[in-house]
Amino acid sequence: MPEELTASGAAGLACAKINLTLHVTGRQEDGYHRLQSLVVFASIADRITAHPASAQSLTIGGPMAPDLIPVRSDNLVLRAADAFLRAAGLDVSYRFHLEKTLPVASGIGGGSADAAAVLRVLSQLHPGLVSSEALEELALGLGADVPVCLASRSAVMSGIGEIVSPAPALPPLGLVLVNPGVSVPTPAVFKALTRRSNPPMPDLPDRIQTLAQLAGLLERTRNDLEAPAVAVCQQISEVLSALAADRDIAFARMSGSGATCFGLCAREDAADIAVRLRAAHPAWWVAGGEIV
Ligand SMILES: C[C@](O)(CO)[C@H](O)COP(=O)(O)OP(=O)(O)OC[C@H]1O[C@@H](n2ccc(N)nc2=O)[C@H](O)[C@@H]1O
Ligand SMILES: Nc1ncnc2c1ncn2[C@@H]1O[C@H](COP(=O)(O)OP(=O)(O)OP(=O)(O)O)[C@@H](O)[C@H]1O
Repeated sequence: MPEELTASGAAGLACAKINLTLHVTGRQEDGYHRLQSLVVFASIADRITAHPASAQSLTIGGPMAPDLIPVRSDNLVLRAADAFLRAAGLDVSYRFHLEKTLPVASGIGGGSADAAAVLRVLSQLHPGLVSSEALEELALGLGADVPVCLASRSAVMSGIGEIVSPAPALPPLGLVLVNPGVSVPTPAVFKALTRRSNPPMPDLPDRIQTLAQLAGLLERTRNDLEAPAVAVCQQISEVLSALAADRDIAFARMSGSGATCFGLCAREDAADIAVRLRAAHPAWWVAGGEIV
């Protein structure tokens, strides 16, 4: 578990969510889209701590903190905490601190992962008060990506995000994440989607043995939000070209609604690839890590 109880509170990791595939197969009457997505989580993460306090509060530090300061009451950390404490019937407060590493509005679900981490941390501090079914419902109420982030393990996501099923067993994988430094709001990308009903994701095997096998399989899948995201943010094409040109990257694609793109590689190559990309593109956010 990524959570740990400390002497006076608890801490948890909020790992980046990567959509290895993202098929948009239809649109519901409420405007939300039906999706099929193979989702994995990266070692690249935000970190949240919670300590009992006389009033609820949130402080934010870390490299991406300026994008979320001044802290607003609708920050997903506070919304998730309020939702959990209300469902648990608890009249207690916490002082939260968020160490923000993941770029905001960037397709790797940073806010969703933060919300899910708060739900996990509070569940661990107050076990048995909110059932796992109720927790999943709270998660969906906070955002379509929050249910998959609650498990924070490789999964196949479907419905509008509420159906989380087991993923194929995957080999050890390294990855680099690259964002051109432009935030891309998810609603704008769905709005720019021209075809709302696209072919489904092919059936996946129970086990994928090697990086090469995974890359071959991903070639037969898509991220249907890539073209509309490029229409909103041209720099995504440059990021994808840079990733595709690296000799040690087996497969590159955009995650979620962008603009962050990922390159899959051997675990031992991720750090060197990140150094190369950072040197060539100093203005980009580049992170190397592995799939957890
Ligand atoms: C694109 C993905 O990142 C793929 O993992 C997610 O589906 C988006 O998840 P999210 O950011 O948690 O999404 P929400 O905060 O629930 O919704 C943001 C906006 O995205 C659009 N949206 C989101 C999810 C979905 N299945 N259909 C949609 O059309 C809606 O316009 C919505 O207003
Ligand atoms: N703790 C938080 N971290 C990041 N964004 C937050 C947070 N709380 C609220 N937000 C808001 O949520 C919105 C989406 O942020 P997030 O970083 O989760 O986007 P994303 O990476 O595109 O997510 P997804 O991949 O789920 O679409 C932003 O507009 C941001 O202002």
